Amino acid sequence: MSAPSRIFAPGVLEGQVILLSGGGSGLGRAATLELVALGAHVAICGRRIEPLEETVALAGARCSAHVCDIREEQQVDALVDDVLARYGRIDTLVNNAGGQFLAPAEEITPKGFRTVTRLNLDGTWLMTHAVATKAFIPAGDDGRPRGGKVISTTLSPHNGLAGMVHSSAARAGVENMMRELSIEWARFGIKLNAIAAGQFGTDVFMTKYPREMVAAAAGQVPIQRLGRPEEFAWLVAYLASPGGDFFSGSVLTIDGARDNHAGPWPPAVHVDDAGDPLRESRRG
Ligand SMILES: CCC/C=C/C(=O)SCCNC(=O)CCNC(=O)[C@H](O)C(C)(C)COP(=O)([O-])OP(=O)([O-])OC[C@H]1O[C@@H](n2cnc3c(N)ncnc32)[C@H](O)[C@@H]1OP(=O)([O-])[O-]
Ligand SMILES: NC(=O)C1=CN([C@@H]2O[C@H](COP(=O)(O)OP(=O)(O)OC[C@H]3O[C@@H](n4cnc5c(N)ncnc54)[C@H](OP(=O)(O)O)[C@@H]3O)[C@@H](O)[C@H]2O)C=CC1
Repeated sequence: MSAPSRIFAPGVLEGQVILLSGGGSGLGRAATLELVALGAHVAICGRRIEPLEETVALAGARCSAHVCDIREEQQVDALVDDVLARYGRIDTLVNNAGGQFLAPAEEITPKGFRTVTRLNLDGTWLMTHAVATKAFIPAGDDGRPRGGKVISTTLSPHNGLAGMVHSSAARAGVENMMRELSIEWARFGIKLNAIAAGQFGTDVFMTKYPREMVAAAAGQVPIQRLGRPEEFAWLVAYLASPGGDFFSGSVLTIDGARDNHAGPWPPAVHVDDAGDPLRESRRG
């Protein structure tokens, strides 16, 4: 059973059905545990069943595991049909599955570029389109579109992701997809937002990338630490809750200020002999 939330009232998501991709690890698992603790039913998907089942074991009976590769249209259709058959509705879609590899742009092959854009951009589109057309746009008991929420995770692409041109392009595409659809699908009561995440100390982040890069990561964040998975989970829960009802078309950056400046302030080239930030002397 999920531990009670440290932030939100228990039951704030009671009755909600949430579909979340990539729930078998890292940020997706943390979000699943928080959403279940708040009363939601959460269907999680990923390519491998084992990590999904581990999350279910931690979350309890209100969580279910579904194998699905979000890049495959037929698998995505079958997933959304399964979740609707099981729970009867979907209130919120969390697009969290994603990722990339680190490589100099000139070394990335067409296949490598397509692999990453297909996962992050096409996969997010397939999931969003399937949930919208099958669960959000069809009429409910009152004869009006049911509506719903879409929350899409990106790795903040706002200043360019050096060494990740494929992901940089795909994540910017996801953010603009959310903005665009927030206009077109407002008439169906669908609200869409993106969470632009900075760097979080998940198992995969700590182990997948070159050791030097990981070791330097916290030092590149102005507040001098990595994000904690529960901090991401709380933002997802807030957006899914009534507190998030007037957010649509927004990109919420959660990164300890890394988008604004890579490193502590002041940097070594910006200090005087005493180590204080440089300042301009007053004129006259
Ligand atoms: C860092 C900032 C903060 C943290 C952010 C995070 O997101 S943390 C969380 C991060 N979490 C994740 O990223 C989790 C999800 N990520 C993944 O599943 C993989 O990283 C994936 C996105 C590559 C997809 O995997 P897949 O099984 O679908 O694909 P595949 O393996 O079969 O490769 C297909 C093609 O891609 C190419 N290529 C691949 N690797 C390299 C490379 N190192 N070098 C060069 N090229 C590479 C190559 O062309 C290859 O074809 P080939 O040459 O073999 O014919
Ligand atoms: N950790 C960080 O610092 C940051 C992470 N992010 C992003 O947040 C998300 C979660 O990151 P994190 O938890 O660290 O990473 P993980 O690698 O732990 O999580 C990625 C999840 O997505 C699933 N997944 C990958 N490919 C597919 C696919 N084709 N279809 C379905 N599911 C898939 C994986 O499961 P499986 O392999 O079984 O399919 C896995 O559970 C990712 O999009 C990541 O890029 C963004 C900013 C920073």
